[in-house]
Amino acid sequence: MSDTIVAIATAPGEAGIGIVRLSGGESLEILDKIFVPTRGESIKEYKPRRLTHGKIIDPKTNQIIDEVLVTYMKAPYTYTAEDVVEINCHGGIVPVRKILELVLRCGARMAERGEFTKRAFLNGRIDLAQAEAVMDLISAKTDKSFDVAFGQLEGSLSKEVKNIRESILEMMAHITVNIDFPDEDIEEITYKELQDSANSIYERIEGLLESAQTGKIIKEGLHTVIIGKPNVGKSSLMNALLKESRAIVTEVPGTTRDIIEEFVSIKGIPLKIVDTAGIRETEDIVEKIGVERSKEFFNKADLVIFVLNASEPLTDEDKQIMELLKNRQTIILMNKTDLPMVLDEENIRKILPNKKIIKISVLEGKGLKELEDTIVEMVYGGEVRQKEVSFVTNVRHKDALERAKTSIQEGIEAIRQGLPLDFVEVDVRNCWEALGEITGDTVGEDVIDKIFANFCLGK
Ligand SMILES: Nc1nc2c(c(=O)[nH]1)N(C=O)[C@@H](CNc1ccc(C(=O)N[C@@H](CCC(=O)O)C(=O)O)cc1)CN2
Repeated sequence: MSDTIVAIATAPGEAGIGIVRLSGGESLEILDKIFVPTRGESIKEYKPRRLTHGKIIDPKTNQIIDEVLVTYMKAPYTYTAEDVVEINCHGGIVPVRKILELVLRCGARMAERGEFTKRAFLNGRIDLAQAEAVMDLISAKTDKSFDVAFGQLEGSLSKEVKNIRESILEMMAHITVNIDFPDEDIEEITYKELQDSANSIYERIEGLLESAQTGKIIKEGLHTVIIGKPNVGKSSLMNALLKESRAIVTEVPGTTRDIIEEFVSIKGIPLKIVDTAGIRETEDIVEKIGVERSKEFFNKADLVIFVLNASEPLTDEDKQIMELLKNRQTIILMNKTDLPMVLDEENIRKILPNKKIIKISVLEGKGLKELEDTIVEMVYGGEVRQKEVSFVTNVRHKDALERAKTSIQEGIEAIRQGLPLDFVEVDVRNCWEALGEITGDTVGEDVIDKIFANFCLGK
């Protein structure tokens, strides 16, 4: 039996309530040493999943630590599938820390990062993709990324991966039977049938991989850069977007002061916007792009929003910037349409044909909706695909899918060349194993440890 672990499950600080959570076979025993119930029930009478009122008392000094409510959850129907005890104490760092120390003194061990969820996985309550979804849930910044993570926690991705693996298993069984009993009167699998199965498996893997790009955007945000010469309204645009979406402002470690990076949510799609207006306006913008960091941001951007002043003709500076945008995913904004229009759309098209051009007035709030719709359209490729698609949001999953795809491609090639079935079998098995890494069926302990090491404490 594994040892009993403990951690603070709630955020530190001035919260109303704090939770200290224990998991493992000795949880109830440890609780019994430090908890005195108000009604005097014995430990055997704590009804699972019912709150019991009482006090935490230091058994050594008899000092009262806090007034609490405790819950006992009986294995195996708990978060970790082990006995779990939760102590709800007053929030604030003092009671929580004192109770934690007491529990440690009474025989529990400090939980490692993600160890509760790791135990849920090791005890078979959830698979690895579901465990990883727990982490994504906690770090989700928009409704959409939460929804996708929640879907994965509920098993949306796992189910599809399991189904594909089942089809592969059937294919492997057919192959094996034909290798082992080639002469017997068993349904002879033709290479044509194999080809069909392998193709269908390939397409389903490809389908998951296609969702990975959207998945990445939903999880990490669409890297967006707002660019344009000084005074075209970049900062106002940024502010307008921020206001609409009640942005989550994040501190980005390592970014220099003159680059502002913020999260806004456009219909659930997180946009990680870099406002180049933060770059001192006195300096030449094109030259500034040459500067290491801004160049890095610009090159990394999935989307460039290029702002022009519609009340004046194109300037050389505009044209210089436009040269940089030729091969980039770009939305062109003709801003300040509240003023008399001077800029000719045709002149923009001469330099940048085939880019989406939107007329807006940030001042009057006009055109912002069209901008948002355009961004949504670009991300979802026209049709807003909703929950039925399980987005692949995790780099590890994507990597496993890539390898599964390569293996099945090799299998298809082996079939095409009419190679012996043993060869095909190896490729198909490799594919099956790569997919198993997603659900955790075919991963080693080192990979598992690495995954949970990225979790937060107490989860
Ligand atoms: N107090 C508290 N709140 C919490 C959690 C927790 O651990 N403690 N959670 C976690 O961080 C989340 C809830 N997630 C949970 C998931 C599964 C089980 C659980 O006991 N599952 C069992 C029993 C299901 C049943 O039969 O009722 C199971 O799946 O076998 C508990 C919590 C969010 N809120």
